[in-house]
Amino acid sequence: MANVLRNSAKFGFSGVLSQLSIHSRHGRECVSPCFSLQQRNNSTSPKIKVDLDSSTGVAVLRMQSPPVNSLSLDFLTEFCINLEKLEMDRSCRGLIITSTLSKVFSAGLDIMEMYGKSPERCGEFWKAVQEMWLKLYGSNMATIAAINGSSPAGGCLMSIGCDYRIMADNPRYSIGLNETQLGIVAPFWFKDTLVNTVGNRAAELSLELGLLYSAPDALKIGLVDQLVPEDQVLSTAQDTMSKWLAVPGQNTLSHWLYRVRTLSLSHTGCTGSEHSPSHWLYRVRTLSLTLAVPGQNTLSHTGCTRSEHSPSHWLYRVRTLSLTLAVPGQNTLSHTGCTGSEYSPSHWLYRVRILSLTLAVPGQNTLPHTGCTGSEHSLSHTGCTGSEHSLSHWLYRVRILSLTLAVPGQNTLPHTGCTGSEHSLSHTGCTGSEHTLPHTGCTGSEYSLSHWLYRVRTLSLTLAVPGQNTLSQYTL
Ligand SMILES: CC/C=C\C/C=C\C/C=C\CC/C=C/CC(=O)SCCNC(=O)CCNC(=O)[C@H](O)C(C)(C)COP(=O)(O)OP(=O)(O)OC[C@H]1O[C@@H](n2cnc3c(N)ncnc32)[C@H](O)[C@@H]1OP(=O)(O)O
Repeated sequence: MANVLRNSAKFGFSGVLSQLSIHSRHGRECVSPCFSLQQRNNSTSPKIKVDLDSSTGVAVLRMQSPPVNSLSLDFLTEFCINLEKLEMDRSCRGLIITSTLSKVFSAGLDIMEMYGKSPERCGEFWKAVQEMWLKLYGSNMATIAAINGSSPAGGCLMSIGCDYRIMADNPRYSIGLNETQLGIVAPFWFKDTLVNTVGNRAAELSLELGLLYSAPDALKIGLVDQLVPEDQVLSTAQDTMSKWLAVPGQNTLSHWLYRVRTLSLSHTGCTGSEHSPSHWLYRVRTLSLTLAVPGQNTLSHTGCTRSEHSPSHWLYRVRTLSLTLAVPGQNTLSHTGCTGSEYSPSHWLYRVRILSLTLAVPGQNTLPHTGCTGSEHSLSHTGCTGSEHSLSHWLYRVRILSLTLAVPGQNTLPHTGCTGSEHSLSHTGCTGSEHTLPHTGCTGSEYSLSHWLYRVRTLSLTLAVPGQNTLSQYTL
């Protein structure tokens, strides 16, 4: 198995998968190594242990699945069940996640879950991975990762899903989203979470190169928040947690308003197990727009049922406000916190969005294009053809175009509003008939995953196609 992991870098992950699915490393039918691993995964001993201190309201969740706390379906299921229980328990306000194993926090996704499995099983597994992230990143509890060992890939995701990270100051331990080094892809929500943690540039470098950081380097880029001697990781986490819980209104304002940006989009409206990524992420986008309608932000819109979820209510309205403020000459508060019936939500909402895009064109932000008031301003004008729409026209169309292109199997020119020969490279990177998915500018062998996936932001939208986002579709 160790060889398998090492070889994955050499052959690329898919190569490894196909090798594994048929043969062992010696070229024979894969029987014993798989079997032994299977046995390990099927172990009935609990993979998670939770201790809730009712006097402090802090739970410590210990991962105890040897040899490396890999995130198998069983592990993830148990993890999620425990998380859900704690979430429902109002006496629990803080959660610390740590490992009972020496040297390893979590090795990330269980690689053996990702080959030779039925599509149904893959779907189930992948859904569990997402659930873990959604539940953790969207938790109402303050969360701290007490990282007392290496934490690559999915282990890193779990860590950055928490509000705060304390890592053992041990030079042998590393952390990072190293998927690229394995020839696989860190999904865009891994990326988003990383970006939200370390910022754009560090995330780009990190993902493109598949970097694993030593503890001091992780601290330097902000991937972890604090290094402490190994034997103090848990106690420091407990001390730190008490500070988090001392913040007035914790689990409401500061936790929600200042942290969960990406997730807040994705979480609204979720009610259950149907959390398929595309479905939710896509709907969330739409939903969050809807939520931004002034005067209509009621809790029930967000899918939140707890009364403390008022911050999200404000969050959305604030977002609207900032969009609206981007309209030159029209920035009056009355536009945004508006209550009058003349403010029909869709009218403002859509115009504002479009407007803010248009405004992104240097030197061409004139009101006629943007703050236009005529009835012609319906959504359909985004494919506008008038010659006055020069640069802004293109920029805008390009954005639409790139969105459209992100729809697998649906990337035809008519969708983009383009009419023909003007499809030059400058628009999208596409040059013509190669308008297929790998085509968001790619023409061939340079289509290396990390290069495209992590730099071409638009491309990540590909995954947001409703009903079409199964990882297996792309990667298996
Ligand atoms: C199915 C879903 C549908 C589609 C998905 C398809 C494709 C996927 C597409 C996208 C997914 C992208 C997301 C990926 C996120 C991930 O998390 S991928 C996992 C990446 N993980 C790693 O790279 C970690 C690799 N492991 C290590 O670096 C080291 O093991 C570690 C530093 C954690 C510990 O080192 P050490 O203490 O020296 O232990 P060993 O290396 O000797 O390992 C001990 C045994 O554990 C086995 N093992 C290690 N990692 C994993 C793992 N992730 N899954 C399963 N098993 C693992 C290792 O092989 C050893 O076993 P052995 O004793 O040889 O039997």
